[in-house]
Amino acid sequence: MTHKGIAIAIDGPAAAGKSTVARKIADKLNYIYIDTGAMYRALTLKALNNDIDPNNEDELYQLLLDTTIKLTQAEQTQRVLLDDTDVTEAIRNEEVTNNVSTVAKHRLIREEMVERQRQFVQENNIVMDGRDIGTHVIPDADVKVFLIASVEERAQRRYIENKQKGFNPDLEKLKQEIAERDRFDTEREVSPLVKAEDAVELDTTSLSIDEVVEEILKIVERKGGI
Ligand SMILES: Nc1ncnc2c1ncn2[C@@H]1O[C@H](COP(=O)(O)OP(=O)(O)OP(=O)(O)O)[C@@H](O)[C@H]1O
Ligand SMILES: Nc1ccn([C@@H]2O[C@H](COP(=O)(O)O)[C@@H](O)[C@H]2O)c(=O)n1
Repeated sequence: MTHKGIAIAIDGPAAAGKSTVARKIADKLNYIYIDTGAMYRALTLKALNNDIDPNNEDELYQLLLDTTIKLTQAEQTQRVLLDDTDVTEAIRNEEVTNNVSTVAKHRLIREEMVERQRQFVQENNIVMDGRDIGTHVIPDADVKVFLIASVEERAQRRYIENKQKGFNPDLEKLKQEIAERDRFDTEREVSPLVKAEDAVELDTTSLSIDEVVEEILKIVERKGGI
């Protein structure tokens, strides 16, 4: 048993809405929310800042052993602290996004990250999102959801988000980047992105955020009204 409390695992491809809905569900149920992608992103940022090649597994592993990554909850947001420096915004930059899947492909990195993620699970009622939560991190999660949406819809959502942040996004480029990251995450050898056999797949292409949250809460209720 990986957990004592209640665990909800949300997996799926890039920009499917995992973190948005996971955070809302955690708020509604008063659970802890953990964004595991932020942990891989934080390590990637540190590696890039230290000129470590994202393909160099041994150097990355040594770096990770010497790194603390904390996820703190503030109202409606999660702050990411890398060695006690707030990197919440920095880990979303393009360079990190384009290198994170390379960092995340290494076995040693994944084993250490999964161990850290399971410590959160041990101690709390939790909603955790990522790529391998239902398959590897919490294989005995109480509820498993696999969120999908068409690549066009996901690119469009990121486009709107980036516009709102004041950037000048290129829709076609976003679409290519999302598709490329999915391909990389799906084809890697170690715990690839795949739906857990016992996960409920939810296509969100034509659903609003609130509709997705509602659907997941219904799944939670069906599993025993947690
Ligand atoms: N059902 C929805 N309808 C419309 N927009 C949505 C929906 N779900 C999420 N979004 C928006 O899509 C964008 C991507 O969502 P989010 O960051 O939660 O995805 P993610 O799956 O966590 O992505 P990543 O894996 O890249 O971290 C956000 O701007 C979010 O507000
Ligand atoms: N459990 C996870 C979570 C993330 N990854 C890798 O990190 C990348 C960034 O994740 P986001 O959710 O922040 O977009 C993702 O593309 C994966 O390469 C992972 O491997 N396992």
